[in-house]
Amino acid sequence: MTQSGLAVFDMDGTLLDSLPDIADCVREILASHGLPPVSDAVVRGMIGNGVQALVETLIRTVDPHGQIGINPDETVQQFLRLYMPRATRLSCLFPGTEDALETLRAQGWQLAVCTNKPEAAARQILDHFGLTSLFASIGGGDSFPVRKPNPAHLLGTIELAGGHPASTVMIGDMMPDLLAAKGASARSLFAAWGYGNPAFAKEANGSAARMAEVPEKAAALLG
Ligand SMILES: O=C(O)COP(=O)(O)O
Ligand SMILES: [Mg+2]
Repeated sequence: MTQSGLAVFDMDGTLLDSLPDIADCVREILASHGLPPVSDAVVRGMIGNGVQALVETLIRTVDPHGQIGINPDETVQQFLRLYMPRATRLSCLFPGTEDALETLRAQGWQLAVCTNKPEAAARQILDHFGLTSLFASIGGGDSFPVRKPNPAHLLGTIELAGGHPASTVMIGDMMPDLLAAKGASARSLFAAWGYGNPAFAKEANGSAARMAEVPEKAAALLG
């Protein structure tokens, strides 16, 4: 069946397994304060709300009483300085991503990315994997005045892609993705392979265990 829908993908934990690079940057930040490292598992749950939120959560975790006095704004800058040149050193696409994107395009879907990462980082990563030209729009966490879970981030990304919320499926692994979809009156598909909690699935219109399931499950959501 030919589709005229728009499939909007979240990036971290949905298209890209970015955890190893993000966790290494977090550990470098901790080391710079003389703090012990945290595991990847600890960092995993901090990804999906943007760099600012990651830094705030990190500070709450390692310095809950503010005794070390880690400055959030400086730490955001430090994170970006560390992360930008190495965003694809260890990170890779989740299995089946390229095939699923090609299948969706062949079925007539338009594709977009709506991520809380800075747009420059998102573009650099998509360029690295040779995927940029597949996407009609790329909405980063700094592309609009607001970001997910605010639906205006998703609505702006949809508009740039020439799509319509009623024929859009947002595919994402975290609550901001599912809440943005709900607020934008778009459909949502929970990316169960990502960094989220399986319980998030009940906030979505559907759930996919693997990227390879996305074309069929997304089509089913638009009927
Ligand atoms: O938390 C981030 O920086 C990005 O997360 P997202 O790509 O899952 O929106
Ligand atoms: Mg995500």
